[in-house]
Amino acid sequence: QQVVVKKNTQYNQQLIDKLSKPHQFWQTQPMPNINEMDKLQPGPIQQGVLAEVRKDPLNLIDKFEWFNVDLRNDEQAQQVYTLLKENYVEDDDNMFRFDYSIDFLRWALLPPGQYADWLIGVRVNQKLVGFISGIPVTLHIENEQNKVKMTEINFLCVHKKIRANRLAPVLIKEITRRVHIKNMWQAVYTAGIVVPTPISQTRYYHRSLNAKKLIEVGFSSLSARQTISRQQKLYKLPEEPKTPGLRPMKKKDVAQVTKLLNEYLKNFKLYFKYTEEEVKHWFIPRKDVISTYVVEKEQGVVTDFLSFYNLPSQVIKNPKYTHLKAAYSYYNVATQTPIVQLMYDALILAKNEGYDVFNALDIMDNEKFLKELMFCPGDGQLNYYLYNWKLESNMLKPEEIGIVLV
Ligand SMILES: CNCCCN(C)c1ncc(F)c(N2CC(C(=O)NCc3cnc4ccccn34)C2)n1
Repeated sequence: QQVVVKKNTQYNQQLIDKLSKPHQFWQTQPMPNINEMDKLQPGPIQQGVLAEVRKDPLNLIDKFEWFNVDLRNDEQAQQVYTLLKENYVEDDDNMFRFDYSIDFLRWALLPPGQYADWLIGVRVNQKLVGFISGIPVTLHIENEQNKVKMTEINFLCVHKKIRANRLAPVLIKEITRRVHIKNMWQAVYTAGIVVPTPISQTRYYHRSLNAKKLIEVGFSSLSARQTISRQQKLYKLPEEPKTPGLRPMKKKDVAQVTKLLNEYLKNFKLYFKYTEEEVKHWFIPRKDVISTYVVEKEQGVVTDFLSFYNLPSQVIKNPKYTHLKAAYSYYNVATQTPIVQLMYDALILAKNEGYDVFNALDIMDNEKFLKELMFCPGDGQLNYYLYNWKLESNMLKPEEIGIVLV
């Protein structure tokens, strides 16, 4: 009885702390808060000093230990896969949970220039219970001058059974330390939740490809006047794409795709500049991970390309389906083909690859095709964050965002 009481009071105290001092951790971080907005100069908020960076890892509660994950090792990749599959992001109604595959994680987390100690695990007697990842990027912020080497943070995950141990802030502090050691002082990340202080709030849109299944898994719902067969007719797509010369991207296209992409991304206030090696990594098709198609005109000239990545969701409780197959719009550049036609072909290609839904954020030029191609706004909001950087403008509009985080 005594133990139960103690546990409850401890838990209640944590709850009181949480509610009384929201974002207790984030108030300690270099993120502009509301009233500082107008005072801070654009650029780094805190000047980092390399000599002052702690050289040893942060302390962990006993029995917990740090562990650098080698994703090339099948066993370790399997451990990260299982931790995420069972404990990563769910929708608000706990009906779906992301199921990032091992091949996808290797694509997302082993780009050119990756550091061995930026894939951080926490283990308790050999079992992985926590994870956070960083990859090196050079982010262009608001104008050509600001080319900032930094880290892109993703996949922060703590096992459901050990939440409320305040492990997440320790994971964030530890990866921050390891990034500082590399003399980098900024980070970019996204989250479905709002913590201090988003630089942009974007929205997910969904285009039904398999209307019947989306209704059966509870992703979509029917209003009074709608029927399943009406929905199927409404969202029906042609068998084949329309654009002549549309074909899967190959290695020989890398140089032209790199030029098209870098030229296009200059239109935005937040974007990466890609080397050919990076385009090879991020865009060459990988089965069940990334699909990229180019439009090749006469004499092998590539004028447009489209790309989408594969992120299935586990359907947590459904008698008929275990997964929702979702394609997510990645980067699309239309210089000669109308963007609506290019993306209509993307829907057809995704449908033919077996996807149930095609998701896109309202960033870049996506607004130009979302309505016309019958995307519906989702309940999911994705907030973009910049760590230790004050923008010139307080917030960026979604259409000013030129980066997609997977
Ligand atoms: C850096 N990573 C961003 C990409 C995916 N991230 C983490 C994400 N963050 C918040 C969201 F709102 C979200 N949405 C995709 C939309 C959607 O499809 N919502 C229904 C649904 C189906 N399956 C799931 C699984 C989890 C959450 C919602 N789900 C909303 N995606």
